[in-house]
Amino acid sequence: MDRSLTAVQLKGITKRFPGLVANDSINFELKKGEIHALLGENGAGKSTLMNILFGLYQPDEGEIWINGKQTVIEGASRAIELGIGMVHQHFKLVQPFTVAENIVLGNEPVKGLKIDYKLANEKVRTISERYGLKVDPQARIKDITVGMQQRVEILKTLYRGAEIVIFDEPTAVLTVQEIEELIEIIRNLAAEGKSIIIITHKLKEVMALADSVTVIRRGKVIKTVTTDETNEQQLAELMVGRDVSFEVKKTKREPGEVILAVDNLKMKGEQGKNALNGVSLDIRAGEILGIAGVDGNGQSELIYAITGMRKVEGGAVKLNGRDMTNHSPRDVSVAGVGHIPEDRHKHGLVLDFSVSENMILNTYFEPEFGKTMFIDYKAMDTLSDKLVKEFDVRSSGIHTHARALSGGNQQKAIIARELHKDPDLLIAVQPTRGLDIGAIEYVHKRLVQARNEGKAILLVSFELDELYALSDRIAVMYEGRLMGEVDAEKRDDQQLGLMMAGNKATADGRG
Ligand SMILES: Nc1ncnc2c1ncn2[C@@H]1O[C@H](COP(=O)(O)OP(=O)(O)OP(=O)(O)O)[C@@H](O)[C@H]1O
Repeated sequence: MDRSLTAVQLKGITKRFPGLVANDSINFELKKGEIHALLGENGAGKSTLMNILFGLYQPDEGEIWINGKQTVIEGASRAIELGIGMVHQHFKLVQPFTVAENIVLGNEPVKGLKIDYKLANEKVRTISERYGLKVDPQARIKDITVGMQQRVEILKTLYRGAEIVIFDEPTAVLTVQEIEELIEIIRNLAAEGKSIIIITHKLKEVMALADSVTVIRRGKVIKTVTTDETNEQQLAELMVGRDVSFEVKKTKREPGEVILAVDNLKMKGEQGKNALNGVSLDIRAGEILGIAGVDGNGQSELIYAITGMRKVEGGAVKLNGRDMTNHSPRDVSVAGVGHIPEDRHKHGLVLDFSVSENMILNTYFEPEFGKTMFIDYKAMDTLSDKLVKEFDVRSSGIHTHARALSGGNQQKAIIARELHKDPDLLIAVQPTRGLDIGAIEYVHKRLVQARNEGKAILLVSFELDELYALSDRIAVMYEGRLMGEVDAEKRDDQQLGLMMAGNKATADGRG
């Protein structure tokens, strides 16, 4: 393939939203067959730029050139006609439909007046073999893993003839194994001549996968470099505009009283299987217990049980010695539990409320905000102003709807609110998912600070680096059980991996 050809050229793209310039005269070039990473802090304007390229937003100024021709992309269907495909962060698949049905949706092969499903299955099989994207065309979306669903999204773009494929944070939802497979798939696509843009916050992935990188900061292009001539540290600095430390400073300390005591928790899951099969654990004041495990092994249910979001069939949850089993989420919150949830849209924020209103979602009834029947909006705004500054939540203002914040800034808003509550127990589920490295550094620092101030912290994460950096102890969950613990100070990925695959801790471990 001829890398000197240009697939996409964006010239002077500017996009304004009320109160802010999301893209400020951006120049960007994607060569044919190239893998180009788009890097930038939360809210830097990456998704906005890609939404412009995919026809979802119209730029206020600037030109779009595709394959050497100036073009106006009025909508997604025009983008698809031009050979542009986008794999979104939140998939857009029809759950009860099969893989093949989803892929051909809107473009079904027909025989007479009927859809030719046999041909559809064959076509899907041909494309999936060509790019090493293994899927079962007959399987239903609701029955397959997130990684598989993503493959379906990729196949869908290829089926529609995409030559330019945009990936928006594709690895944020994947397990370690799935990430490796995706990297391979993207490499295959590029080798076949497809041109790829990938938005990601993970510098390791950028270095492993991309040919070049464009760094955006506050809506402006800072620099475009090739991965040969840069490294992770430099990329971090270009992104954030200052030195970033990847190391978390944490000193050993003796934990205090037991804050959370969970005993023999049992909870039914879907399809009659037990999601929790008798989980017991303690967390003391001043310690971080990390939970490792492949997604779907009962981590979510454990959190639902502790926070009262779902009832347990057996066992007990005690907080500071007080029984809180099957209490309501509000009771649990008032009793001193902060929660940074796994799904920020479903459980973390009310997207149609303002940033300010979201800051008091679980404290609006406290005297501070509601001395009378009415909420004291002034007190609410004063607090929000303070938290937004402290946690660097970037938006066009505290009265903006939470929906209009970039993913990372939504996450920072939740973390600000939950830490401000000053809880005895803080539950943090994937607290840095979707955050840029500057923000990760900050959140890690705040979690360790909270631990040092004597809070008990339950951390669920799929990032091994994060678990090792923050936890005092790491417990491994598999099929609704704890397989044992490993010492966070003695990093042993192999031991951890074995336990995550269902093996009990060995004599070295403490299980
Ligand atoms: N529809 C909208 N209305 C108002 N403001 C918006 C809208 N969409 C995005 N913004 C703002 O534009 C800025 C850029 O957002 P964008 O989503 O492009 O950032 P990003 O670089 O993709 O961030 P992240 O890494 O957090 O996903 C943000 O400040 C965001 O709040």
